[in-house]
Amino acid sequence: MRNVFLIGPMGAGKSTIGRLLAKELRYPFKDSDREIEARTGADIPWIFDVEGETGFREREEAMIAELVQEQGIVLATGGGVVMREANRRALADNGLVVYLRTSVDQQLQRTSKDRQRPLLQTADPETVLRDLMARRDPLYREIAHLTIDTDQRGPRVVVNTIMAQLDKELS
Ligand SMILES: Nc1ncnc2c1ncn2[C@@H]1O[C@H](COP(=O)(O)OP(=O)(O)O)[C@@H](O)[C@H]1O
Ligand SMILES: O=C(O)C1=C[C@@H](OP(=O)(O)O)[C@@H](O)[C@H](O)C1
Ligand SMILES: [Mg+2]
Repeated sequence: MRNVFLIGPMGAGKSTIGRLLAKELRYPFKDSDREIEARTGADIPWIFDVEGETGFREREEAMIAELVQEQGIVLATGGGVVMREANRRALADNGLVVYLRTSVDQQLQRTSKDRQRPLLQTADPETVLRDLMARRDPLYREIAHLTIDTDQRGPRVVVNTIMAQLDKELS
């Protein structure tokens, strides 16, 4: 069974849609951030605080290398997973990669109340998100097998759109 890997920026809905999609497909759902937290015994803000972003990226790369060995899972990745080439290769070679696209305006709305994203705990999250998008969007596109725009679609509709495309891809 083929894996389905969700990529895209913070607030694109990878974690939310991944859970719903997994139910629909009857695949186990994994969220790489939650797996990293379980393995570390600490949450993402703590890891950034104590080990820095580089420490987090090391843990993330090790976790992705492990998770792509699974068969038939839905995996929600973290928004920065594409920054490392090893991760891009691991995802592209071991499953169907779905890029959930969204605008910076939507990202801001969807992430504003959540304190769990260390990169956005700044006075000017909009500038951070625009800068990350400029650097990461080409990398998301590079490995995506499917791209779905999530700005005008609620989570349920995004799932249905992915399911319709998956039927084509997996048949
Ligand atoms: N398509 C969507 N439309 C509206 N809100 C959404 C959509 N997808 C996710 N959300 C909301 O945005 C927030 C961030 O979603 P999340 O799944 O954590 O994103 P990610 O894992 O990509 O960072 C959550 O509150 C979620 O309910
Ligand atoms: O974009 C990023 O670099 C990050 C995104 C987060 O995941 P979500 O995309 O699920 O918010 C999480 O991995 C960490 O805070 C770093
Ligand atoms: Mg997430």
